[in-house]
Amino acid sequence: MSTPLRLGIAGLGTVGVGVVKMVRHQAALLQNRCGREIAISAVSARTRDKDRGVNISSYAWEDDPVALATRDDVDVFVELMGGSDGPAKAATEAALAAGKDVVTANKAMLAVHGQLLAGLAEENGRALRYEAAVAGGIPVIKALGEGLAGNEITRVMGVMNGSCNYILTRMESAGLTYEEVFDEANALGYLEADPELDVGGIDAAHKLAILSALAFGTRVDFDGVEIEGIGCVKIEDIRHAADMGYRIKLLGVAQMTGRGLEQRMAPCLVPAHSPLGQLEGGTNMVVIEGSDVGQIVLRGAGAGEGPTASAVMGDICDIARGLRLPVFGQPAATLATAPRASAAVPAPYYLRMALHDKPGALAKIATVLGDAGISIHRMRQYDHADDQAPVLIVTHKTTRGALDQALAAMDATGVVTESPVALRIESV
Ligand SMILES: NC(=O)C1=CN([C@@H]2O[C@H](COP(=O)(O)OP(=O)(O)OC[C@H]3O[C@@H](n4cnc5c(N)ncnc54)[C@H](OP(=O)(O)O)[C@@H]3O)[C@@H](O)[C@H]2O)C=CC1
Ligand SMILES: N[C@@H](CCO)C(=O)O
Repeated sequence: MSTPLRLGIAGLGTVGVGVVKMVRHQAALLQNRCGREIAISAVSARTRDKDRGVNISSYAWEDDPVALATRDDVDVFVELMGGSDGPAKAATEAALAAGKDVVTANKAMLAVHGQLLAGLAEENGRALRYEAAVAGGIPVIKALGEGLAGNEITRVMGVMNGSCNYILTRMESAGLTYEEVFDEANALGYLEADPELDVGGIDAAHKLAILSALAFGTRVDFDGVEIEGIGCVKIEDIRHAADMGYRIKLLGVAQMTGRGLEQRMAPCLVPAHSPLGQLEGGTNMVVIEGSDVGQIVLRGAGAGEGPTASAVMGDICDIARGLRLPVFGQPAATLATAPRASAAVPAPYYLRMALHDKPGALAKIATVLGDAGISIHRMRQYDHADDQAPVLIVTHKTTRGALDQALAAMDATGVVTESPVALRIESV
């Protein structure tokens, strides 16, 4: 008879409790699919006496996650505490060094210490799995690392922070300002304890850095991600973008260019009719383009108890079945250090500005753009009651450098009444 696979779970919050519940209510299915029982030996969290809505009295308790990670009766350490450093990293390292397999949902830890931990897992011949770390319930790590392993990946992009997509789509549907929806999302508990991780684009950038490593065979380079959050997005931009056939998304894009690896996480305009443009609420979407497969689109819940626990359980099942894969798709030592692309590939841009409504104002803006080598594709001026004329311009493809040159020159014309807003339009 086969031996059970014994778990030690550190972290009994949203995800940890979801995993405990799944181990219980899917026990028979898991046993059939894995060919062995999945059992929980021990658990750990910050506070022992807390009602977690699930009975954990039959599991051993450890105050210290490192002690949990190295217990003799634990085969797989399941790290669900969070945080790039501290107990999560210490316990993960201890588990690998003690010969345990590790499953984690911790994108912050992998984005910062992915290379080190991958090396440690390999040295110890153990698995380090992290499906839940990117896009919650969407099996994107499996898709990239396994199903698409025969492809050269050309581009990975997506909406990978549900909270930001909720805020942006709610602003549009309810006609509310960023500040109003931010407060609402915070009150509903949709935002991380430090909301800047969500709205500042950092959480999504962690996820993008992990996907890049897997997609391009490079070392995880979180510091190489250009990050801009959604705080700059105004309700006017959402309305104007919609008027011109676009929607604004916090979009992550990673691609290998002739100039190096480009990784960007920033609010962008995407065509409203595209799959990304139609994404509503807290849902996530990852778009992968491969040499032979073409484009594939994965969509689903990026967070929450059930979807995230589902991804963690998928990893646990693979370990129970004996599947062993390199952490980032190839041996850690062979992951390349890609040069960072100094500038993003050219793209059209959306520009919103307010101009003094006087003769020659628009001509000055057109001249500034022309001088920077930027061609205007579409332009609109809206009706207005005061001296400030709202003007929208969509450019032909240009570089961010040329655009920055034009933006600086616009300030000097004396016709713009406030700093123009510039958002990239991504072809998806
Ligand atoms: N929530 C989600 O939808 C998703 C989460 N993730 C990731 O999953 C991980 C867990 O997230 P989530 O469940 O939401 O987090 P929670 O904040 O809900 O839970 C964190 C758990 O970790 C425990 N914990 C925190 N610090 C320590 C410590 N020093 N020692 C022992 N235990 C500790 C907490 O204990 P106590 O309960 O006693 O305070 C709590 O049980 C994170 O890495 C997160 O980024 C990934 C995808 C989606
Ligand atoms: N804060 C994250 C949770 C899942 O990683 C989000 O909103 O998508």
